[in-house]
Amino acid sequence: MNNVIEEILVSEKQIAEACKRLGSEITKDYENKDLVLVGLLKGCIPFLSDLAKHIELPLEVQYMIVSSYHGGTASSNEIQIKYDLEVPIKDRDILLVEDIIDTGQTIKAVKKLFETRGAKSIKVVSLLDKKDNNNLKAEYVGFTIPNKFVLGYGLDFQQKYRNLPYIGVLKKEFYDK
Ligand SMILES: O=P(O)(O)OC[C@H]1O[C@H](OP(=O)(O)OP(=O)(O)O)[C@H](O)[C@@H]1O
Ligand SMILES: Nc1nc2[nH]cnc2c(=O)[nH]1
Repeated sequence: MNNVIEEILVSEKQIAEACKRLGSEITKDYENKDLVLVGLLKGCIPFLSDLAKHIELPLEVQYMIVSSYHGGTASSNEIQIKYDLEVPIKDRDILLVEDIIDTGQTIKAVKKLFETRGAKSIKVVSLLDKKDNNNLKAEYVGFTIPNKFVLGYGLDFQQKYRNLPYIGVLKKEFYDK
């Protein structure tokens, strides 16, 4: 299974602690608000599932599948929506749930889209943040990590390994494969 892993960057135990900590912060901050967790598929699944158990509020869960245009049009913050929310979000309190913020393009584009849809508030919770790669300020972050390709706990390498219970760093020999 893990012959592609160089090292474990974030252990199962550390992830569980982060979900508990972030869940309790979010519970405090969103009391009496109309909280909608919006998970960006597919990477968000394990994190959203574990985090939501620690948010002691009557929240709603929605999902989206988007792909951001990296490269040439990056500065335009555009995204292609492959699967959209089932409900309007006007006047609702949106918390975007991400597994990782890398360049920040995906989150920036989704935030911009949700602003045009009239959300009351839009905040971000991400398990991981490659801080050196973006100028985004997510409100809730589990771990700031170095600029390395990571996998596990929702994050894939060539669509596999999302089921690993920890976050690992991909071995260098696989980088260009
Ligand atoms: O900050 P950025 O540079 O935009 O990168 C982060 C995005 O990339 C990954 O998704 P991906 O498009 O690989 O889809 P997946 O969740 O289905 O793996 C990750 O889940 C984030 O959504
Ligand atoms: N699996 C994976 N997906 C990403 N998307 C952006 N950065 C990463 C990363 O480090 N690993």
